[in-house]
Amino acid sequence: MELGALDRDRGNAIVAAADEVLAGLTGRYSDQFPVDIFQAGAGTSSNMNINEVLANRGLELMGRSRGDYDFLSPNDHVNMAQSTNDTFPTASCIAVIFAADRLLDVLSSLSNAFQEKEREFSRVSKSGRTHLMDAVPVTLGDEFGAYAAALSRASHRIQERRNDLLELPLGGTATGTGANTNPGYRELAILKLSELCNLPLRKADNSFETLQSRAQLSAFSGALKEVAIELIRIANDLRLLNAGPTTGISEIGLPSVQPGSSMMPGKYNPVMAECLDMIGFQIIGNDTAVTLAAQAGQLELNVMTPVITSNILESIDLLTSYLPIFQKRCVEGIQAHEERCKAYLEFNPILATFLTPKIGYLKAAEIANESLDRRLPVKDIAIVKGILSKEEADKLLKTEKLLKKN
Ligand SMILES: O=C(O)C[C@H](O)C(=O)O
Repeated sequence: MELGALDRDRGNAIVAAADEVLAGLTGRYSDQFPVDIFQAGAGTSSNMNINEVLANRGLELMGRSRGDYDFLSPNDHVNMAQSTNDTFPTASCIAVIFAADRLLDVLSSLSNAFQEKEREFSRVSKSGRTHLMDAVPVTLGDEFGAYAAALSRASHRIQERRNDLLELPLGGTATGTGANTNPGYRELAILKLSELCNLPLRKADNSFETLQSRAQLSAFSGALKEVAIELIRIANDLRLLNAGPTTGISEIGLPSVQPGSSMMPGKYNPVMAECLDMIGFQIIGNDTAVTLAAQAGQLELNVMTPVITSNILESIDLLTSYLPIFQKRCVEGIQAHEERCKAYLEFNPILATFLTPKIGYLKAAEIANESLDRRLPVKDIAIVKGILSKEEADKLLKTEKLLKKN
């Protein structure tokens, strides 16, 4: 309208219809969009679906009958200066940006919850484990602080990939040339969209590339996969540390949220972490579909955008709906089993590592082996064998030394 390509009567009717449809998407207009995600490539079916709904409602608003397309056409008027090929990926990028912003809030809150646990458990010393075998000590707080840091790093990647989506193909029409647009259309359309969305959107540096390639969306999906990998890893650590109560590591207790077994009474399983694992697997699966779809671009266009967008939005939805529950019903209620941590640490043969500066690796290894065989602490063996005086052993094995951080 502003560029004089569309008369104001028709233009205003389309705008009014669009506002109505937007407001009634989950109500009055919810049955007007029957097209499935698995549809024609590019999203042409969805694009024509909205074009037809807007044309028909616009016609009604102008006192005309539905279907009077000679007067207001879904293709000539509603889709004026547009192609599915530039509008659909534009809409996809914006949908993902808004969803990403909700996800970033949720991730930051979960990371803070782990940080809170880092503070709470900062004085709980315990055996480290590498290769799942006893190793030099850490604090339980160190472990939880690392989970917070991992989530914060993964969120940072989401933020970066989200910002890449601000560059839009809009105005490129079918192949990137901008065929059938008036001069100035691309800039103006992106400006209007920026104002409506309150986002610093910008036109593509190379509009051919943004039609051919879905690299930005697949990179975003990759960042979601990174979040999923970290969440799965953390969930599995929590399951391992909670394992027991009598035959596992049991250094922490996860809150009991439901009877774990239909058959075995009194059994509580790490159900919240198990659920998080399954969500993580689904996200990795979604990313695999996105990867396949992204590599399927051919010549001027990647036509696989519907499945790319729907998979990314599903992954974000899974995370934004579940992570707050996981935070509240699992992370915030985690208890440290301090006595268990202490007991494991006291008999950890690998504490002999701290004697090596004084007695060397081989002698320390003998002490470690003997500690294991005789089920006595390393310190006691070193003293009994006369290798170290009590004072020397106390000095080498004092807590601050064991937990030294650079
Ligand atoms: O629907 C369109 O605007 C274009 C379609 O995706 C095509 O390139 O054939």
